[in-house]
Amino acid sequence: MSEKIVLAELDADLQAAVAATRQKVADLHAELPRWGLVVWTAGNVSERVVLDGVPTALFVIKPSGVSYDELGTDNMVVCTLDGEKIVDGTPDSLAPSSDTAAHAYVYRNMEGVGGVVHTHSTYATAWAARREPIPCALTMMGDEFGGEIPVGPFALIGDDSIGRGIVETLRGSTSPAVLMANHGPFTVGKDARAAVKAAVMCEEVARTVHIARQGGEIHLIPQDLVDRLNDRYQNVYGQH
Ligand SMILES: O=C(CO)[C@@H](O)[C@@H](O)COP(=O)(O)O
Repeated sequence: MSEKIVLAELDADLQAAVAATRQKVADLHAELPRWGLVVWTAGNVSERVVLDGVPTALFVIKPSGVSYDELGTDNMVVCTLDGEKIVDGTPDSLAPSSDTAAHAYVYRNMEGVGGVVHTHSTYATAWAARREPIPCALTMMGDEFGGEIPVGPFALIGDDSIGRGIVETLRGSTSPAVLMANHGPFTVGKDARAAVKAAVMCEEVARTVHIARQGGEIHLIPQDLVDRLNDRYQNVYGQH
């Protein structure tokens, strides 16, 4: 068993980067209930610690089963890319999220991913229960997802199964969101804020396409036009 990393023994600049990431991740957890994406303690957000623009071998994630109104910088858990909690100043008894292994697997296997989010948002999770991809019928889907939102395999929690399913599905897609079968959406981004945005947009389009289809046939946007929408939104939209 290798020696555990001790946060207080790391270089001061890395400790400062961890503290800043803890603040960001704690703050972003409030966005999940704010946008109606979770109930009770479901869901989780993580972000990889970055120092001087370089991703480190640490990430921050919420503690398992702790009420959203009790989450703060002091109880954000620091883990290695193997999903092992370091000596991070929280009680040894404070366990990281039950999805830590999945987040860690994504960070180890998806270069450029700096944030991971998991929710059980209602409409996206209903599509996951049907194991049906959300078809690209909205310009907002072209913008954010570049096409349909895919479905990943059914996987039990507790090992690398969920993480492997996320990575294998997203590797073949432009989407930052995957609907894990019978479970719910996982989203990725360059940082945790981008992953939270993808989770918000995933639930929004899941709801809209569901309602549209209740009214009749939906019409898909041709992929060449989806590609143009995605390029504009990712590279032109907003302030620069
Ligand atoms: O979906 C699962 C596990 O996969 C839930 O337990 C999850 O949303 C919340 O778990 P944590 O509180 O992060 O341990």
